[in-house]
Amino acid sequence: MYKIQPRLTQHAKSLAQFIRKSTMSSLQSVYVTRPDVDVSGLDLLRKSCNVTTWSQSLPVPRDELLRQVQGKDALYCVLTDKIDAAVLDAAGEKLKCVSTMSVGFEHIDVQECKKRGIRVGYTPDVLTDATAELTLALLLATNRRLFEANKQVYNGGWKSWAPMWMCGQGLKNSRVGLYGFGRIGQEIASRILPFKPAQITYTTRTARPEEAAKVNARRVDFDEMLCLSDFIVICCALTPETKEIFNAAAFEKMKANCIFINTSRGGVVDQNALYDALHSKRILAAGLDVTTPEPLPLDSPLLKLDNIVVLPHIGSADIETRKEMSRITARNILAALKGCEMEAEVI
Ligand SMILES: O=C(O)[C@H](O)CO
Repeated sequence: MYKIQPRLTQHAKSLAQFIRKSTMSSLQSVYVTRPDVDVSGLDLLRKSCNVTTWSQSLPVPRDELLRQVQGKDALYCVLTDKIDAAVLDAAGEKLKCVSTMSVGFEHIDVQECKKRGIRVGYTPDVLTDATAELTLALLLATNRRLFEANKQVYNGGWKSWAPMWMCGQGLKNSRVGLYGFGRIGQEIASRILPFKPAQITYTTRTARPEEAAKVNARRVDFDEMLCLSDFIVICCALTPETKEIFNAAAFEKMKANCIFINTSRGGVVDQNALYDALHSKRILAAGLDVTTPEPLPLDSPLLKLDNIVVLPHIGSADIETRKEMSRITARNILAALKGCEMEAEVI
């Protein structure tokens, strides 16, 4: 018995070693395209996967992505990464999941993923409040000319209080048109309501009467929204149908006092047409959190205008929101690798 014991111990040791080795070799591998996604998400992945990340806080160069994705089981990406057939080819047959830390997924060729049985995760809902809040902040900064006024404090333009100086256009008694009435659109509407607009309208493919009743909103067609709104707020997804839907013809129909706010995607707007509409004072002002391209080049004519506020795509940039987006992206990957239901899957 005493002689056997050491042999058993030896056996147990090698068995443990074997298990450890085989577990390690079967660890699935994930490539993360940014090193600075919140660590709570990365830690979730590191518990059961081999995780490698791009090293810089800038988009991973295309050739590096194509190299790093090879042989990976999952890809954790963000909206600046174009995930197309070439990336999927480079990844090879092991790739089971692409998970984006964003609600928008137009940077991913979903059809191509589906064709190959690769599941696609995203992060809806979690960023709805943050994005609605930022939309209101941008709207108020634009209609009350906050940045223009703030500059005057520093450049000596503030000579005295003056009766009509730096006046903007209030939301009260105005007509607000929302283009898109999904989760974010509805939250924007509920935040606009306390400012006492005369009417909130929305333009969508789906009627959504119950959601509309909650914020006293009325569904109108695209033309009515364009022709009658004092504020137009874009909160739709970028799809082939919405691409550059706000073009010269659309701006031509808007009221001269119209304020145009976009926190969805730059691609829904023909930016040259927007420039012309602002420059010629065809419309009053615009507030953009999204542009084409991003970042907007410093020599963009838009940046020379006084009647525009441009933000650097910070709709969901609220600390807790971004942390939870990181965790959801990770949990989507873990679920897909286990073959379980994902928290949010593009289907
Ligand atoms: O699509 C998204 O998630 C936003 O644009 C950035 O968070």
